[in-house]
Amino acid sequence: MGSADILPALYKCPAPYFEGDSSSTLRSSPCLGSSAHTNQNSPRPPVSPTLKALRLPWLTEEFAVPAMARAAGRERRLLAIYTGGTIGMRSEGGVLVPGRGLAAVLRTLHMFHDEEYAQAHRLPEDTLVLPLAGPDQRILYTVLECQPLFDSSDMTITEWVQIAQTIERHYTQYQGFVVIHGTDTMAFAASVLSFMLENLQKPVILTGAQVPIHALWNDGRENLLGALLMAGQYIIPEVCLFFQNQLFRGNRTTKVDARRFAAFCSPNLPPLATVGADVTINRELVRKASGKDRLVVHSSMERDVGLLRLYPGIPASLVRTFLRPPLKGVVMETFGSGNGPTKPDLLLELREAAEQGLIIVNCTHCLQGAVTSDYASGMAMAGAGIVSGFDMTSEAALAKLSYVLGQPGLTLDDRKKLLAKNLRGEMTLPMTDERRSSLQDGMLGCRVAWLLSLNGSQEADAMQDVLMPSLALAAAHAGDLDTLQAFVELGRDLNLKDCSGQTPLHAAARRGHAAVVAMLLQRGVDVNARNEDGHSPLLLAVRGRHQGVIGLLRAAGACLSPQELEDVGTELCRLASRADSEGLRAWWQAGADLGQLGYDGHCALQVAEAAGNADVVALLQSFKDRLSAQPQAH
Ligand SMILES: NC(=O)C[C@H](N)C(=O)O
Repeated sequence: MGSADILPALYKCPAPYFEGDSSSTLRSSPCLGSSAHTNQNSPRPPVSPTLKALRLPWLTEEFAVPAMARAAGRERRLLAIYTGGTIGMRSEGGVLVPGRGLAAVLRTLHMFHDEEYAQAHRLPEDTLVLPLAGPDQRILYTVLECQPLFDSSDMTITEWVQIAQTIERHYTQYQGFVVIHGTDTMAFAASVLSFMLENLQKPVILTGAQVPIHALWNDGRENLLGALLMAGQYIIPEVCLFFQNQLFRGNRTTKVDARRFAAFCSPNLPPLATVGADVTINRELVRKASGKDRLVVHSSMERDVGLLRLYPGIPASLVRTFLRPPLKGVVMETFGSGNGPTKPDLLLELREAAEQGLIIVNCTHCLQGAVTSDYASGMAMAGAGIVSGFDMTSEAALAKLSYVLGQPGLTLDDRKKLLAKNLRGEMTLPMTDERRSSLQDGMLGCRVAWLLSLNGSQEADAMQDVLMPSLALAAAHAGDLDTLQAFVELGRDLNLKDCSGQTPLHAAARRGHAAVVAMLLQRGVDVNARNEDGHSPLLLAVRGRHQGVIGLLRAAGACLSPQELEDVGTELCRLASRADSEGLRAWWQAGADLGQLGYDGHCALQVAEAAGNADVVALLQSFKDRLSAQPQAH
């Protein structure tokens, strides 16, 4: 049983969600400022009247986008588009309904707004500002509240097109966008937006909550704050989804839990970033912005697309009915690695539909894995003119289908080719024989050998200096022991660093390549090297829960720095609340003090006890006992 099941008292939100009927007060207050925060002596600039003309029919007048805030210092400006969802809901007649006035609620929460700064810098009244997030950086944001607000179950392509167009309209004014959305269809929304927004150079991060932000114990605050911080502090040119401390590529996500705070997962791609005591960015996964192309918004999305889940014995007649016009494309959820019944009547229906121009995309209904051509049942379906969706989620496949079918002037063949391409990082294409053999021949090793063979000229030396660190890191990241060995044989120092201060040891530790870590340590690399974020290989191994690697690093004298241990108490409490024994064990193994207190003065053991996580309590207790029995051992 997980933490959400056994923590009703903590996780349930007390009713009513709002104190009093705040919605009506907020609605009548276009400037959002509550009297407590309004400084009568120093009136703040009003919302720019000229900008009210920019709003969509779907957006309320009082939340129309303001003029750019006028303030000193280094500032990042974000637009938060609030579409509804549980995060702002309130209880009405015993059920949750979308709630207005989210900006006004945020204004009252110190973590979301620094009124002193806003007044001192005379920010417009509809501009909120986060407390100082880093040295000398402020994140200013404006909440654009949609009208009406939706439970996301009612969201459709029409609303998502409006969101994309709103982003386009304000694209140059803001450095990033946060879309506050209900969780039920958030994975669909993120997928659709990823295809609609081409050449994105700025982050667009969707977030929401399982419990309203007004509740005492909720996930809305952490999620929204995380999304704002990620969008404000990092250049991530993708449509992402931020939930429970993880930043995912939006079109890789799916909602997997109706109640737990960890509601989303990205089954076939690791998170782009994970937020704990520090932020770990998986840089190699983040897509690169093209740099010169302008944002293109594809608003013409095909609505006549569908999703059909096969099940054992599904009648051919039912499939025929489903595939009838006006349907133009269907995502078919098949068994295992893309298999389906091979009944001739069923295959005939699929073949006929495909011949008549219906596009069928084959996606597995399994959470993880991809469609392959391993089975006869799979091949039979492919023979019926079906396009493989490889490891795409059904949400991404449906969105892609809608996008591809919405593109004007393409032939059926063009559309199928487009579907087979990886357009927005939504799928992992299988290795072609060509790619596979070049990798098997040690592509990386060949490059290194070639590079090292260039010698003599100044130019060659300069090129080696620039490329060597990246190649060594790539080899360590891939666990390519042979290539690293080649470096050693040629007398190269493996203590080199790339432009972000990463060493090969960082790369190998992060990926859990114990053999590479052992080899690097034998070569005497710096076990406590820090990258530019101040992170050591040990911290990266802890985050990845690579116990073998942690053991090797510790044996070689690695230890976590005070900076790395700064917020460890909070991180440990979080792990304890999620019953994450592996995570706790990794910190213990790395030498962290598991008795450290979290931000609210509790330690992990207390959190586990409150949560009733017996296994975690026993684990933490055993660590405590071991520590008191052998104080020197740890
Ligand atoms: N947690 C949520 O946001 C669920 C809600 N029904 C929605 O999707 O709007």
